[in-house]
Amino acid sequence: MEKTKKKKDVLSLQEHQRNEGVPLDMNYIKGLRVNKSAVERRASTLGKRRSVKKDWQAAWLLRAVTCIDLTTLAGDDTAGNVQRLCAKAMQPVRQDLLEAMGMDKMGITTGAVCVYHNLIKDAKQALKGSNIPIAAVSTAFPAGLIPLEERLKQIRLSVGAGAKEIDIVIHRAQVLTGDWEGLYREMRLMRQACGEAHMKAILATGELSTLTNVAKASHVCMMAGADFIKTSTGKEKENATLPVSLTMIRAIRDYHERTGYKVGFKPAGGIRTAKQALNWLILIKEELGEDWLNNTLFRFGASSLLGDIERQLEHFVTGRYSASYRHPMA
Ligand SMILES: O=C[C@H](O)COP(=O)(O)O
Repeated sequence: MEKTKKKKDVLSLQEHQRNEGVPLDMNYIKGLRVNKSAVERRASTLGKRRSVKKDWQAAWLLRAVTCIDLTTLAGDDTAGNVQRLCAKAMQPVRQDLLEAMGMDKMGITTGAVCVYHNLIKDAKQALKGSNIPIAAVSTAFPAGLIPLEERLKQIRLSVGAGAKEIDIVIHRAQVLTGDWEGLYREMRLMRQACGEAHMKAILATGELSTLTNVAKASHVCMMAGADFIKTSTGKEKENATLPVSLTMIRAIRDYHERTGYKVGFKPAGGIRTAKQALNWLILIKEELGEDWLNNTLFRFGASSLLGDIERQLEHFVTGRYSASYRHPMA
């Protein structure tokens, strides 16, 4: 590997101005349409037209590692499995593999850990001494069906407990009934409740019915000041897909052209293999460009992706694959 250049690529974080939001532009929202078959056609070319080979692949996979929100969102989460998850976030790739790639001094960690509110304190304890932010799912994740005041209170509690990023869920009904003013109003209040913490708006795209709805919801959330837009909770029947991601990425691009603000993107749910991760990185590079290829503007929400990436890196270094149980997450 050409060490110097690759090292810079993996860890170059871009500073950018936080999205402050803009007034809701209903004419713009009403005029949005997505051509489903064109989007599906474009998405289907990914992974076929272009592939990333050998040491470039290893560099891209290391970059993917730095963009993972290492997640555990299970009903049986305990302090113990969150502690193990945090240990993995701090040392996501085996030391001997990093040494073999000349990357052992780069301080590679995941982008964040993502947990339920109740486990923030355990994550905070376990991550002491690292700069890894804690992302908390607040607002009655995953359905969000509690009164607004309660959701705002949850956000404030999570921020107070030490979460630097808050993954909120939108009310799908507001999208399905075209209540864009209602969605905008709630999102602005949630953004205020986040304060300095970054807000990631989960659209739960598998429940939004059409790509046009996905585009409209993306724009409304960005107009209201979302720092990131995120595809899914991981609990819907349909999670992150490439057509949905392409729709959201193009919304991010259009919003940037209209306002100058760069909003981040987080595909989440069902992303389990290194090959899938590469497809998403290619999509980002081709549609948004290098500025988005770092963890200030791109994250994978994933519970088991890291295990497969580490396995592929082991293959890159040793020429052998090990069993997936040798790369546990937590
Ligand atoms: O936000 C993250 C998702 O809940 C993770 O989903 P996953 O378990 O399918 O990777």
